[in-house]
Amino acid sequence: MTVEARIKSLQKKLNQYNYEYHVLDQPTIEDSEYDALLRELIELEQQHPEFKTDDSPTVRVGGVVLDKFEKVKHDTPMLSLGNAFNEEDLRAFDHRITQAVGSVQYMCELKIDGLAVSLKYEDGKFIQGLTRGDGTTGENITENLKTIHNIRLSIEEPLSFEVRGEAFMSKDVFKSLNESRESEGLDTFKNPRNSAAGSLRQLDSRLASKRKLDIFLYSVNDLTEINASTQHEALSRLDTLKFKTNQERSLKDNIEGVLDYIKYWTEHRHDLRYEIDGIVIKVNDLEQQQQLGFTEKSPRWAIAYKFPAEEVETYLHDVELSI
Ligand SMILES: CC(C)(C)c1nc(N2CCN(c3ncccn3)CC2)c2cc(C(N)=O)c(N)nc2n1
Repeated sequence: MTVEARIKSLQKKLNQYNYEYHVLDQPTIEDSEYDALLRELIELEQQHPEFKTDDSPTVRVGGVVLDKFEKVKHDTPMLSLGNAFNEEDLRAFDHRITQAVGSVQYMCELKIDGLAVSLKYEDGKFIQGLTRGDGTTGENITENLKTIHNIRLSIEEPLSFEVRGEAFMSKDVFKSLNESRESEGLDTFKNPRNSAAGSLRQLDSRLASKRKLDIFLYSVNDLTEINASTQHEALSRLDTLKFKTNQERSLKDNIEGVLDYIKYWTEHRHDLRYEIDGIVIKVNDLEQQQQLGFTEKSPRWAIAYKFPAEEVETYLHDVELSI
C-alpha cells in the first residue's frame, strides 16, 4: 500500500471510530488501539504534509495557538429564550399559543447547562465556530471546537448552513479535571458550565483538546437546506447527518404531556452524565412557529422551564464552609 493510501485509510478508519465512540456511544475498538492508529497517522502526516486534510482526525489534538479571539457577527442572530418557573407559567404559555394558532404538538428537550455555540458548514465542511456572545456577535473559537470529537469536521452532503448547540463538560470529566487541578495546587472550577466556558476560551487549542468537551446540537438556521417541516424532523435529519443530538427529547401532543415530561426529569435529572438546568419546550410545527413569530430577542414559540434552585446543594456547601 502506498503512503498516501495508508494515510487515507487511517483517516477514514479513525473518523469512523470517532463517530462510533463519540456520537453513537458504541465504540468498536479499544482506546489503546485507537491511540496507536492515531499516533501512526500523526507521524505519517508530519512526514507527508501534502496528504494532511483539514478534516483529518489528527486535527482533534489541537496545536493552533492564538493571541486573541476575533469577534464575528452571526449570519443569523442567536436568540434567547423566555423563562417559565412553574406550572402556571407553562399553562399561560400554552394558552397564548393555542389561542393564536390552535392545537399544537410540543417538542420537549433537556436544557443542557453548557455554552451555546454556532457551527458554520459550507459545502459540507466545518469552516467556523462561534460562541453565542451577545446573540449578534460571537467569538471565533473554531480551532477549539475542532477538538470536540463529536463535532463533524465534514458531513456526507455538501450542505451550507449553521447548526446551533450546547457545548458542555460531563460530570465525570469535570470531577477528574478538578481533582487534577487540586493536586497541582490550581484553583478548581465551580461547576461544569464554568469549566466548559474556561476550556473553550483557551487560546491554545491543545489545552482545549485535553478538556474532553462534548456537545449536543439542537437547531439549524436554514431549515429549507435540510427540508424539515418540524423540529422533530430537523433533529432526525441532524442524526442522519451524524451530528450528536440529545436522545432524551420527546414529542408531546399537549401541555399535559409536557408537564409529565418535566415531572419525570425533575426527579431523574441527577441520573444523567451531564448537568441540565431545565427543559426547553418548542412548538414542533415550523409553519406554526412562523405564525407565532418572535419578540425582539426571543421566539414566541419556545420557552425554557427552569428547575427550582436546589437548597440541598447550597445548604451542604454552606455547612462545609462553616466547619
Ligand atoms: C433555537 C432556540 C432559540 C429555540 C433555542 N435556544 C436555546 N438557547 C437560547 C438561549 N441561550 C442563551 N445562552 C446564554 C445567554 C442567553 N441565552 C442558550 C441557548 C436552546 C438551548 C438548548 C439547551 N441548552 O439545551 C436547547 N435544547 N434548545 C435551545 N433552543
